[in-house]
Amino acid sequence: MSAFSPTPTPVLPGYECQLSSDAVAHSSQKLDSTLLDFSHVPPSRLQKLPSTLSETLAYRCTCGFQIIDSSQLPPPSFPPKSDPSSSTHNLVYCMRNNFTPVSLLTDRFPIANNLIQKTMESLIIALREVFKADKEHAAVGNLTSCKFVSSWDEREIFVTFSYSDTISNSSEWLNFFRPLLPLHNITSLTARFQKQSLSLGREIKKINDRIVIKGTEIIYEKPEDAFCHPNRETMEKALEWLCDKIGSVKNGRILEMYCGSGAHTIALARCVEIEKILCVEIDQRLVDYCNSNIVKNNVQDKVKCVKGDAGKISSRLMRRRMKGGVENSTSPLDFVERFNCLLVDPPRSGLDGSVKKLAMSGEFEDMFYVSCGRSALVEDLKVLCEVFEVESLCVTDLFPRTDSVETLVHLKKKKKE
Ligand SMILES: C[S@@+](CC[C@H](N)C(=O)[O-])C[C@H]1O[C@@H](n2cnc3c(N)ncnc32)[C@H](O)[C@@H]1O
Repeated sequence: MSAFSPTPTPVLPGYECQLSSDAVAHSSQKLDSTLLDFSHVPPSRLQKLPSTLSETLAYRCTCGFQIIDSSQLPPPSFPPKSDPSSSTHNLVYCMRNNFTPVSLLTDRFPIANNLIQKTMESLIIALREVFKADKEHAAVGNLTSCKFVSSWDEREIFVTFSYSDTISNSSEWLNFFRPLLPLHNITSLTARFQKQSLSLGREIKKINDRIVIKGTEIIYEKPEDAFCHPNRETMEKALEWLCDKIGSVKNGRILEMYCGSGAHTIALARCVEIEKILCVEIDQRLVDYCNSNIVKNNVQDKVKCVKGDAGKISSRLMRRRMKGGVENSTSPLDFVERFNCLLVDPPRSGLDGSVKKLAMSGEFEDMFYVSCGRSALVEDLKVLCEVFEVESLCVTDLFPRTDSVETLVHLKKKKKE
């Protein structure tokens, strides 16, 4: 246990639903409120998957905190007056709330997954000890914040500490942290300062991960510092929903836009009977990881990933279709002659205009839209529903205890009157 005794009620700065509130009701209510945006859809086509109580805790795979000397914090948040063991100077985890750092009042952020919680606690205890002895020690002098990223399966954890100034005594930093890696099972530990870094553990910041979807184990490699789904349970729910629905598409020839490192792509190729997937991603690093995941999961006969801007690729595809195809083409765009299904998981801002035009070109009988951007989805659907109708729509709790929702939509091309 920590030598420092926190108060019994941790705070969740910036979260709408605190630990003392009814998180299950909060989850259900926010999903109901999201469904109000789709009141034009027949209720039988709407579904909500609210979080259970356990799903509202210990779910986040990525977390960042400031690390602050408690004596620098504005009263009365810290140190708790009722806690006789707390000294004036103590390193504590904080998060910003309206630009003000707020102590978590705990060494284990209850929303972070269990591996992150355990690592947070071990490291802050070690840091406090050295801070007590020497505030200028390389490990704690100028230390401002830290970031934890864990794999979904909670077997690997990457920790990054940020410092506001150069670490001049790098051997002191390395000697302090080196024994902590094997002791606490930390995969990789990095210090960042002034555009430089020091690192221990795995050199390539690649997370090895796996999830089980419908009894099939899928393995993933992903970069530690790029977008990846932060909530394993919501991710699994979304993947199972997608696999069920896309499984109902006959001879699925799927064009997937915004594929990242292939979180959806690989699960679909492994778990669903489909013919082909061509997936598109703008970030070369994610394309490389996606290609590696395609090979690792042995789905290279069905899946190809290309680097490109979803909007530009959509325009190119439409031009090709107008020309009637390109003879003897080796372009990945001609990987399948015609697609019948479009899958998109765009950034919060929604779909590029050209992607919408392509979606509405008539090529796709089915379209699947994964959205974390509530208002962009509503706007995009207004346009898409000129050609499609909502076959089913499911809302899931992306970040329990916050207002974030992930919406999954299956659109079907309207039948000609
Ligand atoms: C919400 S993430 C979805 C990633 C992936 N489906 C997953 O679940 O891991 C959106 C992805 O779109 C990519 N992206 C953003 N703008 C893009 C564009 N114009 N063209 C293609 N990809 C883009 C981002 O790099 C990111 O990987």
